Amino acid sequence: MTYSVKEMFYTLQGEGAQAGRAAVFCRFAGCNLWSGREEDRAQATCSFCDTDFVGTNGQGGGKFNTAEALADAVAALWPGATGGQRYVVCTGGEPLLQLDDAAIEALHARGFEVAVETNGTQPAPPGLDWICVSPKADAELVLTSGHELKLVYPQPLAPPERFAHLNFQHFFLQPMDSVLKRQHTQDTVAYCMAHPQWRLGVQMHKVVGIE
Ligand SMILES: C[S@@+](CC[C@H](N)C(=O)[O-])C[C@H]1O[C@@H](n2cnc3c(N)ncnc32)[C@H](O)[C@@H]1O
Ligand SMILES: Nc1nc2[nH]cc(C(=O)O)c2c(=O)[nH]1
Ligand code: SF4
Ligand SMILES: [Mg+2]
Repeated sequence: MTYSVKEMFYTLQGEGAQAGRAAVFCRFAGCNLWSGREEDRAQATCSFCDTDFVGTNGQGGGKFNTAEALADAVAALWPGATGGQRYVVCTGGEPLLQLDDAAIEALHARGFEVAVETNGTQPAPPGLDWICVSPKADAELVLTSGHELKLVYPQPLAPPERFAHLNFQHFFLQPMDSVLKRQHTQDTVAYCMAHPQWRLGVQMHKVVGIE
């Protein structure tokens, strides 16, 4: 299996229940809900994406012909002799279009806990250590359990009530980043105060200015 990766970098997880934790990010190229081209955005199933996931030309990106080569590239980004649990966040694009048993096994063999950020339209392979599902209004949700559900808010056709009963340990609402971010943030705060099952999730990396 050849893995297509847009970029790979070492940073802090900026979102959700693991926010603040050191992590290698592995951003797989491609998504099933948007081509990634601006001219297709308005017609896309997911139209608010804040990420460039097209191609393999980002820092640390490329085509990796084996799971071992992919995992070696991830491991090379972890700092040496530091203590702490190695952690890799597989994102994209949609990582579950590519992340398979062999890649998870190779990452585990190098001492990594393996997390995924997914839109929930694909089943998850077994063995993942952390599953974050972020449902999209116009896409069928097939992954209905995991560690955290992180809903971008507001999506008028995907109100939080649609997901509140699902089998997750954490429920986050993440304000939609757009020209209306300030309003979306205020609305998210109000929703969380009225519905304490949900927590506000601020995209910390954008606040502190890291990748
Ligand atoms: C770029 S996506 C990649 C992973 C996967 N395709 C997904 O949608 O979960 C990573 C995270 O960013 C969130 N996200 C994307 N665009 C956003 C935006 N404009 N504002 C806030 N969060 C956004 C997604 O919902 C997801 O939780
Ligand atoms: N620091 C940082 N944290 C993140 N959490 C989820 C991200 C993503 O794009 O999937 C992301 C990202 O791009 N950067
Ligand atoms: S599903 Fe994820 S990667 Fe795909 S367009 Fe939406 S936010 Fe971006
Ligand atoms: Mg991001």
